[in-house]
Amino acid sequence: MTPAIDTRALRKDYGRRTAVRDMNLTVETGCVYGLIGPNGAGKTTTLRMLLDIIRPTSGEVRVLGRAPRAGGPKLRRRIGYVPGELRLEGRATGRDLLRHYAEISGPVEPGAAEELAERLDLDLARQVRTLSKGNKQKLGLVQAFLHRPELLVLDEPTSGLDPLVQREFLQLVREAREAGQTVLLSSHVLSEIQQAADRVAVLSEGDVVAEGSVSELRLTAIRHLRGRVDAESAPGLRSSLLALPALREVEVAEDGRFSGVLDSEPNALLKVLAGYRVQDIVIEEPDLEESVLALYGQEDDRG
Ligand SMILES: Nc1ncnc2c1ncn2[C@@H]1O[C@H](COP(=O)(O)OP(=O)(O)OP(=O)(O)O)[C@@H](O)[C@H]1O
Repeated sequence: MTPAIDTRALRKDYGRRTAVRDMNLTVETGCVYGLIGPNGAGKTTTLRMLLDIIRPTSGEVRVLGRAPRAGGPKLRRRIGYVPGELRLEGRATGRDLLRHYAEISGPVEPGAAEELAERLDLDLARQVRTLSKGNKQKLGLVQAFLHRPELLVLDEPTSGLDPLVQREFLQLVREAREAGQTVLLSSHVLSEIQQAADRVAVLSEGDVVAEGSVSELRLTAIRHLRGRVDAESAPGLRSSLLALPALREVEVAEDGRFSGVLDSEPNALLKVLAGYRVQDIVIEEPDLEESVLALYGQEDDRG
């Protein structure tokens, strides 16, 4: 089967700055694919090239089997797109705007706009210029999903959405996959990609530094740990924690507060902690930048 997206040595230079460097990316049809990376990594630039909003400096792109430039409006109709920064102005209501989109990209099932809006808790009767950032984002999502496109390209789709709406969005993504649609989404939030995506490419400064299935990449490898045991336990805990090979930067204060950086799953650590009176413990989601750097480190070790 032709991949939904295929790029070969895709590159975009802005003057002397390279935003995307010779990217080879294949997104198979029917998969949810995450592009993840810190700000400025090249995610938006990549997505814009796929949609023919900007032209690559060099390399090749195929989207749904076509070159975006040659595909024109016919190809565009097969794609739902949410840009990172959605500018919506004017007196039109959300409903007016969606009607307009539906005419361009249709056909749209009757009631589809209302159903999506309700799921995302969006009021379609309001003028778009009066909508908050989050509500504009919701309208962008409704617009992209409305005509059930074969491919959804979503740039930071959950920015500005509250957690409940984010959850509903993730559900929409799952349903899209079940319906055979392909989804490419970018994010700088690791947990979102982990919940939504089958595969992921990690971008850093225009390079794909890692690519694979979400479980393969073990992106959660780094976790920050902090907590507190009673003060009498502090010396014993210190030696137990120092003996754990997967725990770095161990610090245990005299009052029983402790912290460290965990490089693997927390099982061994939890076994150790079970022997103490733990008053408090927090294991934090890894920082994306740190995870990317860790991946870089692994690459270096191999090379
Ligand atoms: N029109 C432009 N002119 C010059 N440089 C640009 C332009 N657009 C993007 N860049 C640069 O290209 C690099 C990649 O930007 P891009 O917006 O693709 O990153 P991103 O991963 O989407 O990050 P963000 O989440 O901050 O948008 C950045 O260094 C950015 O400053």
